[in-house]
Amino acid sequence: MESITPTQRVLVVTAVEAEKEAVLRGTGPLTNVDVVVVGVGAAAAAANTAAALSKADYGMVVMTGIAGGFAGKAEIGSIVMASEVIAADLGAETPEGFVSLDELGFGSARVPVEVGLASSIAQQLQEVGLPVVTGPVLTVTTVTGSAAKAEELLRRVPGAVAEAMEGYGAGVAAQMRGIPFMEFRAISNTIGPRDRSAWRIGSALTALEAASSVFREVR
Ligand SMILES: O=C(O)c1cccc(C(=O)CC[C@H]2O[C@@H](n3cnc4c(=O)[nH]cnc43)[C@H](O)[C@@H]2O)c1
Repeated sequence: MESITPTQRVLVVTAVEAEKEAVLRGTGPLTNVDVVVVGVGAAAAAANTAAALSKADYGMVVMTGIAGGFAGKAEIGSIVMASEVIAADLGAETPEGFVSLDELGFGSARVPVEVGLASSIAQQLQEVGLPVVTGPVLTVTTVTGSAAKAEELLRRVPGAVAEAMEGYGAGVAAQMRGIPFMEFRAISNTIGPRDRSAWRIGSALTALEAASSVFREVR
């Protein structure tokens, strides 16, 4: 099984304090894991993850928190494990449609994840009874609020399972230091027509807490 060596510290980043608290309830006290709030949005996540990485010698960065799940792919209360993290709105609109940063030739809107460790952790979560879906997790600047936009995102990234707002930023900060990265999220809402009253943040934070117990196994 993939693992992190005992000398490696793990940096876990969340967007907001409530997510950090859920993670800490799940992990219990650990000496080799730091959980840091990096803010909402990819820019804050990138800057604050980079700052945290400058303070200690980390062997892994894990982005986590809540997310929107694509209908029929990731249900509320389930866990999504990123197979890849993609900044889905980083590019240019053209009369012919969206052109990604990669296609424009200005770098990459995709951050690879530590696939072996991600699949090993997904398997552990399934073994303790948590519903886990693995696939591309999108990073967006704007929370999707219509069925049309959700469909458009799925056309850009077929197979995407969820969207959130920070993964790409944290991932780029890790990548720039050559540190392995992964993202997992607990689903709080279904992506589509905006209905804030349908968000189940409490259920997602409970799932996030349960999933975070996996860090007890991180050695
Ligand atoms: O309701 C709003 O207007 C609103 C606008 C921006 C942010 C929020 C949040 O509650 C923070 C979202 C927070 O959680 C992640 N998240 C959860 N669900 C989604 C989603 O469907 N699409 C994008 N991000 C989502 C995100 O990573 C933020 O950190 C509310």
